Amino acid sequence: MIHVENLTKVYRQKKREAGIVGALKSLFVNDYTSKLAVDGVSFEIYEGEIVGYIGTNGAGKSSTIKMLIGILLPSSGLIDVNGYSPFKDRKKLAKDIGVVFGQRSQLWWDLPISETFQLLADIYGVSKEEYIQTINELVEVLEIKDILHVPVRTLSLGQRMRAELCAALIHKPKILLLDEPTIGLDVIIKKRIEHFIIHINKKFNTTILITSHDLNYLEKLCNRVILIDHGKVLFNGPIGRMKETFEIFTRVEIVLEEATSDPSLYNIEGVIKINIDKNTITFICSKKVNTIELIEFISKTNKIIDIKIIEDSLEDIIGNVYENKSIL
Ligand SMILES: Nc1ncnc2c1ncn2[C@@H]1O[C@H](COP(=O)(O)OP(=O)(O)OP(=O)(O)O)[C@@H](O)[C@H]1O
Repeated sequence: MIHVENLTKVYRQKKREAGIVGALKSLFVNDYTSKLAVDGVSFEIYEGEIVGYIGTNGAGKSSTIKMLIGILLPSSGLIDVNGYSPFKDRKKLAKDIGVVFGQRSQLWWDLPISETFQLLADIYGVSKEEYIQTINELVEVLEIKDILHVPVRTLSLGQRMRAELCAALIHKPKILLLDEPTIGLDVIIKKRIEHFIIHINKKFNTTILITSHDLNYLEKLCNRVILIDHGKVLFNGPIGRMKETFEIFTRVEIVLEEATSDPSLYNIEGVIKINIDKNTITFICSKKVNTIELIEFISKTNKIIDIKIIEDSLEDIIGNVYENKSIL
């Protein structure tokens, strides 16, 4: 459904010195800087898959999405989206693709969302019967009935994001591209959006590519993740395998009723680092450590009053990759 081969994007920007003199100078001097944002990326996405495109800030996710929908011209490489070359066939491809950018809106700010939906249906040439059927279902699953007649500018972020999803799906696209769709949303709305994405995928077999740096969120949603950093693919496969492949550490923070200086705490296999600060012990554990057994071991000789278990974030994982130089 989506085939990407050796895709690169180099941004060129005119060098500009600070101040008005700098701005004037730049009008006459053709001096450019180049930024390699996407660096030889190749991947395949099959029909009906939900794939996570993950990476930290500036990794090259949005640049890839923009090239997939044809609003950004690749510097080199090949893209095929449902048989189309996105930049060349942008208008034809628009019928097959729905897009949501978490940071940008495609809704008309001063119009009630129902009017935006109607306008989009007209643009895409959706028949009246089809529109009524699709909108009724989307409105119900997204729970946006109460806000249909409210202008977009008065909606909360969670309400707006659900409206954005509805707008992206009015023409029943085969492919849905979601660029950071849950940024800034609370846990409840994120959960609702998660259920919605799964529902759409199951019911219509929609192929979904979702960019994010929230690994935990994608874990339940995606069959597969593609991890990019500095524009290059570091991993392509199931999240479970990614966690086995990369060094992922867990931080276990245990608060005891009383301070301890028990020497046996320093000899637990798989504990990479330990820090004891009065009655708080922090363990940095490798995959070898069973955290339940670790907690049981501590509780044999101490009274535990609080426990926190935190797994490495995507930023930490990528940091570990570079530290261990185990780039695949
Ligand atoms: N129009 C542009 N001109 C010059 N550089 C750009 C432009 N757009 C993006 N970049 C640079 O290209 C790199 C990749 O940016 P991109 O937006 O694709 O990353 P991202 O993974 O989507 O990041 P984020 O999660 O922060 O949105 C970054 O270093 C960014 O500064």
